[in-house]
Amino acid sequence: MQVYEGLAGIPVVKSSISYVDGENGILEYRGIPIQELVENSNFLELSYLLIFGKIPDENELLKFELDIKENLKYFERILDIVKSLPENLHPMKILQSLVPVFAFDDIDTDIMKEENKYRQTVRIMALVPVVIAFSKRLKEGKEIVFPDKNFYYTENFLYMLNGKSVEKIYWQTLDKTLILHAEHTINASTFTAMVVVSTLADLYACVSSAIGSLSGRLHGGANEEVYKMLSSLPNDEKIIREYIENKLKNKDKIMGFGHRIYKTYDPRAKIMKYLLENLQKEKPTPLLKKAEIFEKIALEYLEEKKIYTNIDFYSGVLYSQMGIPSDFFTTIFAMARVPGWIAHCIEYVRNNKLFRPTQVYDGGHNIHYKDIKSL
Ligand SMILES: CC(=O)SCCNC(=O)CCNC(=O)[C@H](O)C(C)(C)COP(=O)(O)OP(=O)(O)OC[C@H]1O[C@@H](n2cnc3c(N)ncnc32)[C@H](O)[C@@H]1OP(=O)(O)O
Ligand SMILES: O=C([O-])CC(=O)C(=O)O
Repeated sequence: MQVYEGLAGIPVVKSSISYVDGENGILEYRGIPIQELVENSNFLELSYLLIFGKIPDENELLKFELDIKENLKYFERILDIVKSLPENLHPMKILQSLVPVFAFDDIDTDIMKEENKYRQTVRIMALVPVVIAFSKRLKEGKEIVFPDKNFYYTENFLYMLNGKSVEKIYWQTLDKTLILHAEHTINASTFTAMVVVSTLADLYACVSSAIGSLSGRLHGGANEEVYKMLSSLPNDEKIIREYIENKLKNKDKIMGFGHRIYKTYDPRAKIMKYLLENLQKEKPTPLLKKAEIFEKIALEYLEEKKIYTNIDFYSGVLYSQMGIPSDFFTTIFAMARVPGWIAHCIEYVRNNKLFRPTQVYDGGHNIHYKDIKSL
């Protein structure tokens, strides 16, 4: 019997949420090209589109935003729990631990009820940014800044994170990066969420599990690794080339390159770089120059194997430009992917079938038990 390693190329679901053409570098959410969405939409509208399958009208969008804001009232409970966690816990672990707690006094979390899906959705969307911001402020020993309902979603997040309101270009750029990260068909973390929902667990359990899956360095965790790698290297072409050659000689993966689906340049990496260059006009950083040198050399070796730059390569450089510490990069990816995870869970559970693949057993049989004392 054949084994499909990593389920590569195996369709497990029919979905109308997003479409990727990996040969031609095309990505669409609900049929709309990613470039158009980044240019014209915003993260909340986009989240609605992913989850409910249509662009909201003004009233629908307003209600969605207000329902999210309403859930900010739980911030004090979040703060107490974040404070009780070990100080040096990685921010992804804090986030993963906190999401199931968002259920608070939700007695009925039955995922088959429409009202529960909605309540869980708006609560998770409201509280994920709060956990990230509070964790960062506590880690830095800085005063906690409470959410302000007068701000738009991403603006409020950067306000809580930085302790002061930020210029429009920063929160708008962040908002666009959230759109870029929001959804990507059946990637590892989305599949994780779908496996969990297929047991009819609630969205808190699904999103928490997905965060664990995203944290790995082959997936969302790559953005932090890219930053560490670039920071550890000098701005010297010869040394960067040696580093890349050594990695390839040792059969190590170069972080921020390669993708299961894209066999061409990730269209999101192009937009991410464009956003970064745009931000550079305000505040230049030598890290971008180094990243460009690194990318050029890495592609000299990788391109012939159809391995290209992925979304995680430039995202960390951009987030560091916004003053976000590298151990928080993947939490921002998680915050962005929440609507994608939820959209897939809601879509899947509609025609639910428990995920339960099989295996090819290659162990022994009739091996008799030996008491430990007889060994
Ligand atoms: C949001 C995201 O999750 S995007 C991905 C983020 N992850 C990273 O950037 C980590 C680095 N990249 C990788 O590890 C891989 O490209 C993955 C895991 C993303 C996808 O990989 P897969 O589709 O499973 O391919 P696999 O790992 O089997 O690699 C196939 C071949 O390409 C090589 N390869 C793939 N990616 C890389 C890389 N980044 N650096 C060097 N070689 C690579 C492998 O060594 C392998 O070579 P071989 O056939 O000679 O043994
Ligand atoms: O699709 C994948 O395999 C990885 C992913 O989540 C992305 O690229 O956004």
